[in-house]
Amino acid sequence: MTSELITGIAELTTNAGSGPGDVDGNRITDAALIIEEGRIAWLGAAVDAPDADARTDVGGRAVLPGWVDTHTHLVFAGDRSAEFEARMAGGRYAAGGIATTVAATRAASEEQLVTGARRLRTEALAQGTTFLEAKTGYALDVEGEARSARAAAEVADVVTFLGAHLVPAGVDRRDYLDLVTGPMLAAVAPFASYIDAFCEVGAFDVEESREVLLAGRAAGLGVRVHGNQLGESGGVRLAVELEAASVDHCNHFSDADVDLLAGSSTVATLLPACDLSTREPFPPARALIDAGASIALATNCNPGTSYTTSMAYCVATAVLQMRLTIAEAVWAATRGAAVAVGREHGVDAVGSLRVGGLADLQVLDAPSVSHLAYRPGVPLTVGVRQRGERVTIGERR
Ligand SMILES: N=CN[C@@H](CCC(=O)O)C(=O)O
Ligand SMILES: [Zn+2]
Repeated sequence: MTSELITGIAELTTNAGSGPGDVDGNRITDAALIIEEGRIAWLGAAVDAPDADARTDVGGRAVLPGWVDTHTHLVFAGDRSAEFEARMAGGRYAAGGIATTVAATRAASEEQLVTGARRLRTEALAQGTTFLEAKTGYALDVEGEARSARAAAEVADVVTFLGAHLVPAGVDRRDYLDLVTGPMLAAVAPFASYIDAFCEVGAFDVEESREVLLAGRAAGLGVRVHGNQLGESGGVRLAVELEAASVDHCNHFSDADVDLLAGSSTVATLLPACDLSTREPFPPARALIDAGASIALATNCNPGTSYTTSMAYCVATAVLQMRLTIAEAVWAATRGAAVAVGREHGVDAVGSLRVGGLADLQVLDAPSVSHLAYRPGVPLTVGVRQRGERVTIGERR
């Protein structure tokens, strides 16, 4: 058993405290930590550090938990840059664009889907994302969704079944709902932990979404919802009613929706990169936090609305545009996100650094996490450890 002492940590963000405002519980300055067998064996003030078999000096940099990205659609084929270009010239995003990706995904082999998803997973990992969720939802037939779920399970830590993404062209709505809640669910469930539905005009209404989500729950899956992205779709209310783990997007909100979420166990997962790419209004993040709701930040990496794997970009945008504090944004992208996938506590908890916990962490080429928003767009993550294993060289560039 080899132990490694990491020294030279100017600021260690553990996010092991009681909330983003718990500075003393979340942060140690002039810190050190010891990794052993993929886990944190010790952490604390550098002056108190015990000896270890090996030593790595990160040279006065900040260390924080790896990002926890709880909303991606990594399994797809094709490109939607023309649609993006048209949108930037004044068009509006609509759910129907999904059909373009469905056609390309159906035409791809499973190997091609795995290769594409792995490329994005690798890209995300190199930028500090040590835990990632991925959804199906771009095949929309039984064999294709099962293929997508297998591909997602190859590259992601958690898989979500999103058969209810769009009713495919030429298929009767009722027939499709029967397929999603019957044979498609049966084929995908062995690879998935969650079910999701796109509850939106142009996709599925509240009744249809409820039917799909309840079928998933009966099959043993947790519930997630794409809600209130393009209008007040009722997705937030449905998510709270079903005690969903998370309702994602949340761009169009009433005050009642804020109160509902604040009084629930459902996490509001905000997707700032998607909001910029679709030019939807940002969610009322401050109002949600001030009302006591739990929030998470995620990339929503997909070819239609948010083609980025950068959690750092989401954190910077959440601070600069959505008025989160640095501590709130970093928390929402790590420990807050862990809540949204049921991984906040326990031996395999993610999103925080604690003795005995997983050594999933990143090193910034900066003395503090405030640089994530202070120096937006700069690739600050120079070192990543996943389960203690070195992903990139982070020490002294
Ligand atoms: N909104 C629904 N699904 C994806 C986008 C799908 C697409 O346009 O390809 C999203 O989360 O934004
Ligand atoms: Zn999505």
